[in-house]
Amino acid sequence: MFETTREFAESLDQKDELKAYREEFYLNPETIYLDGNSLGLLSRRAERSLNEIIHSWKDLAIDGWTSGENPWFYLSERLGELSAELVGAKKHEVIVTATTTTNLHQLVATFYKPSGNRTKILADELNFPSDIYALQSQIKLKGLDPKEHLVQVKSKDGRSIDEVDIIEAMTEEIALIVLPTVLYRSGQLLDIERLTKEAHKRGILIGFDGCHSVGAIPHYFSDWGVDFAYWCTYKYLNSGPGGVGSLYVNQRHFNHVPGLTGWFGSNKEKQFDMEHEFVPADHAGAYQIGTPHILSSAPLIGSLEMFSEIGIKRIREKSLLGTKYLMHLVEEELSGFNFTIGNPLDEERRGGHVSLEHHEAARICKALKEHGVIPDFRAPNVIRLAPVALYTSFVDIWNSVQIIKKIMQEKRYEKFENKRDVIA
Ligand SMILES: Cc1ncc(COP(=O)(O)O)c(C=O)c1O
Ligand SMILES: Nc1c(O)cccc1C(=O)C[C@H](N)C(=O)O
Repeated sequence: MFETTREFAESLDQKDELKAYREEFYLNPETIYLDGNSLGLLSRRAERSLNEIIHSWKDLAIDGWTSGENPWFYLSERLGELSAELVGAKKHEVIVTATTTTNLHQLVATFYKPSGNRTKILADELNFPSDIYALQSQIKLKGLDPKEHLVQVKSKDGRSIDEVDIIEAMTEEIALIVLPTVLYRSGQLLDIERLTKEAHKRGILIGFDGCHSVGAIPHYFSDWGVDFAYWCTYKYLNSGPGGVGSLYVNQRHFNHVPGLTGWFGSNKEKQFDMEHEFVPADHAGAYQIGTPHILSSAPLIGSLEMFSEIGIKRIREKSLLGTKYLMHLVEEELSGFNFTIGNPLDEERRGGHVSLEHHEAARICKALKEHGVIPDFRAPNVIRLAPVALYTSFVDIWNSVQIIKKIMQEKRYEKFENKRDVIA
């Protein structure tokens, strides 16, 4: 069991098998960074691979597409292969391309085929807004009204979605289901396998937004039979601001022509034939549209090396220990300050971050930043704190809780307005 002393935190750090990886990252010695669930930190390896790509541009110019250590023409496929293990997919089922929101548009444009009675998309009311906007616009593009054709499963407590409610909503009118793996605010991890099985029993296709789980949690998309998934790489995978997105399509769907076609989805042998008849790649690469964003893909080359060295299971183990330890300290040290832990406590249902609720959350976040702890705030009342396996130490977690305690005891948040800044 945990103890509340600093020495105990130090002993956890000593035993930590991943502690050497902290040295791989650029950490600001003045701050404790707990916002890797929003934007991951820069690693030396990501910086190196970005520099290498810049050099390939400098040295090779147009020839960089086909020569050098990482020919740009094949980079998206190569990164897809390198990320496949993180999501439990076959190598050719993943492509690293575009952004989360555009990948969702692409996948819904491909897999949403309203016909007969089955005309609706099932989502939930707590998903990230960009996903909901994309679903609404895809429904409109089919000439339908999102008010009627987008069904959003309700949350009973404003934090989590009950799988039973989702399954009940899988009616004969549902053509497609799109859900998050982990909810961005509360950190609830949905039962992806169970939901996929239930959807398929009813003849419904199902896809997942993995932004808040990929790089923190193992997935088995292929074995579970998930139809498609999409995620970003700038959170737990540390690819940098605006880093490239990724998608997975189960190989049984490789016969579909993507809803949104462009020449980078072509069979690579054919692409430069410049014919007007589109010949798609016979793998997830078909879902690419235009020229890949090489500079915002490059950091992933170095970053993913660390994930394959360590393996996602060990990353999950440390992440679970970090969130468990953090929750323990919150309970022991912050009782009496009106905090509520909003994320599920159960390991099977908990993502990579802790969701601390408080009616003064916005200004507590501001005070934390002033005292060198970087969390983020999500309206209306959530402070998200992510101990990231690769670079957050147990002493960081201990120090953060001590700083929160001081801010609460001395009411240091009172000088701020309880309103978010532009982003958090
Ligand atoms: C769950 C989720 N979906 C979608 C997005 C939007 O991603 P992007 O802006 O990269 O398209 C984000 C993050 O911004 C997110 O957290
Ligand atoms: N994508 C972001 C951005 O462009 C600016 C600031 C934050 C973000 C984020 O990723 C936010 C994040 N998806 C969230 O869970 O709130």
